[in-house]
Amino acid sequence: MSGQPLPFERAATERALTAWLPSQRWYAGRTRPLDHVSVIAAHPFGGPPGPRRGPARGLLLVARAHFADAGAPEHYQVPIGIRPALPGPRPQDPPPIAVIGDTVVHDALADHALVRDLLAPPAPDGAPTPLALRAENTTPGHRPPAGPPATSRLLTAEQSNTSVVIDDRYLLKCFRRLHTGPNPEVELRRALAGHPGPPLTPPLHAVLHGHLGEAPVTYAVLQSYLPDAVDGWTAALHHLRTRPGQSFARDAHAMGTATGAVHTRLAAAFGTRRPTPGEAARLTARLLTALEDALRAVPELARHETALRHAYAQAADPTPATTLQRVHGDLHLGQLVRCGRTWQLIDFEGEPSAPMAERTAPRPPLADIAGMLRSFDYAAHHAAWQPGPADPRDLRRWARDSQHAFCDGYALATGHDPRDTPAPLRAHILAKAVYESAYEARNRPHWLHIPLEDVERLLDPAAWPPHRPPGDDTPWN
Ligand SMILES: Nc1ncnc2c1ncn2[C@@H]1O[C@H](COP(=O)(O)OP(=O)(O)O)[C@@H](O)[C@H]1O
Ligand SMILES: O=P(O)(O)O[C@H]1O[C@H](CO)[C@@H](O[C@H]2O[C@H](CO)[C@@H](O)[C@H](O)[C@H]2O)[C@H](O)[C@H]1O
Repeated sequence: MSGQPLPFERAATERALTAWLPSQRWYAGRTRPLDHVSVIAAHPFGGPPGPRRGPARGLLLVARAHFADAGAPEHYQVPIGIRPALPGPRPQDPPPIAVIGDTVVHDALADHALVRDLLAPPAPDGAPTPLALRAENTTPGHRPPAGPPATSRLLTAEQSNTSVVIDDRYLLKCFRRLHTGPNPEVELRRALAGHPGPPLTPPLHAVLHGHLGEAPVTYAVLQSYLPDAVDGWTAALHHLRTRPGQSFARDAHAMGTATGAVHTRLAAAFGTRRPTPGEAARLTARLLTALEDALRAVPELARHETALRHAYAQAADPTPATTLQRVHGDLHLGQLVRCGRTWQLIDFEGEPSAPMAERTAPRPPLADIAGMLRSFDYAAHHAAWQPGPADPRDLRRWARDSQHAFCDGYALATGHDPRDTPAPLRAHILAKAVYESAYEARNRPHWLHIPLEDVERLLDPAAWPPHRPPGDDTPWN
């Protein structure tokens, strides 16, 4: 950073961020002992603060989280607004992050005037703006908006990042944790653009680049906002609530074909290859490292450790489904959105807690398939938990029916039926349930029972493979 004094109360802001960051849903350092947060870059944007009720001033902060475990620090994007602290706050004021002296610091992404300033095109005099909207790496034919946005609102869904709906037309997704190097969301979505059939993912209009030190970093992407989109998790829960006992197979089948089409396209764009013995060993080692991590977070898993290690040994068994290729990396019902009659995939960043090198490494497509099959179980479990007369056997049948329909759709799109390779499929499903156990223990402990009960059930030899009982036909036609 330059020797210029920062135009804000640096030490007080760093103390405030040290308290605030860990409570954010998108904060990834939850498993590590946070020591303190420092601000390593502060790019001003927007006008100077007004006299009394003037506009807030914006600062795009890059916050570095330092940990007491001596491991690598993490970096976060924190655009803030600084406004005068006034008696009697106005209802439209964004909620404060902190009050520092006679100023209030708030999240700039919740403040329309600041979102507009943040997205301002570079000034004609060449003065730098913190985030320059750039059209490179975007979907051909889709360009950034020409003028400043008229409206913006924060999406309130629980997220790993922060998204803002702009003019009800665009969705600005700001990556909170910053990683240097290529961003999989940009790489993969660009590869999926221009698909001749129905769209596989919403188009990208702009990518917002910056730097972390000398290294390039993607700060945000601007994509088409699909106003009527319903995500798969919401659709599944709604279906279970409003149409109990009825099949979800038509949607599950369409999700399978969409996933298969994405895999086919990614394979064409980035290639596929048989894992070498070294890569197969690394794949299994990766699952085992995740198991060790989960064992630290979820002591209840310890009694399954031997059985899990045994199952994982088959994760890389050579089959078409364990051929390596770029995949979504964290596929679940919430990562598909229904738009009209088609399903599109979103959020290609991979598992938020995994190192970036792992997220961008080729993996077996079974990893995504397992994520989806787990998600139908999640939805059924969640429904079992709600008040109402649902019979747990009907919910299990709903999940199984949806899982088969998803596999049928996937097989139709790719020619590969994941059920033909039950041992590696089971290994990936178990690995996902173990990952989920750690995720829930850290983020939503009251949900931990969902993946834990499934680990237990899936390890029961009688439960695998999950055959469709006679007469249990899938009526999606
Ligand atoms: N293009 C879009 N149009 C409409 N809604 C979207 C779009 N992309 C994402 N969403 C909604 O925003 C939520 C979060 O998006 P996602 O990309 O998964 O963010 P995160 O990385 O923060 O988890 C999704 O669950 C979905 O409901
Ligand atoms: O969407 P993210 O990339 O942030 O993914 C993380 O959070 C998900 C929850 O929001 C989590 O998904 C798990 O819960 C879902 C229901 O909320 C369920 O549909 C998924 O099957 C289940 O894995 C995901 O694992 C995590 O990486």
